[in-house]
Amino acid sequence: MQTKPFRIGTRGSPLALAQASETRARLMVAHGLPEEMFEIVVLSTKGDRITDRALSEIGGKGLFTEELEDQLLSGDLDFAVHSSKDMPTKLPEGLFLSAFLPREDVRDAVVGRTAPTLKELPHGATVGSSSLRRQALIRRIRPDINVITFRGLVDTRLRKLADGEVDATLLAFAGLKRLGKPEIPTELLDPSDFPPAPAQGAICIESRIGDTRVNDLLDAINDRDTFDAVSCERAFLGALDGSCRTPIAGLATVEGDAIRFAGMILTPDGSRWHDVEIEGSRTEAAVLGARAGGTVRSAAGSDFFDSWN
Ligand SMILES: NCc1[nH]cc(CCC(=O)O)c1CC(=O)O
Repeated sequence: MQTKPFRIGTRGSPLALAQASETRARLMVAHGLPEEMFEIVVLSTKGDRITDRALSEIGGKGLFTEELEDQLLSGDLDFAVHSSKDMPTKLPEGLFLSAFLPREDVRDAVVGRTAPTLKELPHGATVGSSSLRRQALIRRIRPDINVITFRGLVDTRLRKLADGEVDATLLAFAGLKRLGKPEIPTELLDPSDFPPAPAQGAICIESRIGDTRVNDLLDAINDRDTFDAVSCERAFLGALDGSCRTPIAGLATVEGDAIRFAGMILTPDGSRWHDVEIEGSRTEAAVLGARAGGTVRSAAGSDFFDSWN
């Protein structure tokens, strides 16, 4: 019987801490263990330290995970809790995504100051978002809107909004709910015309391949539906090799034994896009996602990607 606490790695942002606490709470219930059996270890990552530039400019994915992964590999941590959306499609050798918690609401939320909805914002309004996908999707619907890069913690963004720097901002509804702010959105965007990022709203746990003591512990809180849906979405992203400069959206939903996936790639100005819908058995979740990626890639042609890379 193990008596040393499990060491849970996380970033220190309020959202990351909420996600680590939720994971610990689920493990305590699933295994009837006391809180002292889980030590939450907070690490600062490059992504946390560099806040004045868009992530795609400073190297994109991996910026929020590197420090945590180094400590997983060295054995200083037993597992790490992440927003799946922030995870690179390729993980360091020896690590894997061992479990997913039940997914939160996948939708993007508008927080509007001068109007509640994207459609009602004044002509030429300014919207803050540093996500290439949100920027492109906003421009697709409202080419007149001026989208500006807007990074930082949720509270920082909401303060900038209140200060009048922008007319509106977009955030993941999942994050707002986890931070105890479900009342903040003025509009929730329908995934059929404003599709979320692959893996949005899903918390994942990363651990060492072959560490059966830890992986058996985590298996008890794994949500199969979320696991399959996010595997499909990440395979779509992987097939497009997410050069971080391409706006990519994708959402899979599981119904019984079936999985349905809808994905989209766009030009950053939102003037052109390609979408795909695919359905199949959930046992093939990753294969379907990769196939959907191949479909939009060939439909778009290489000049679609070359036009801004
Ligand atoms: N890149 C930041 C990030 N990573 C995960 C979330 C939200 C929570 C989630 O999607 O699980 C956010 C903030 C946002 O997009 O508003």
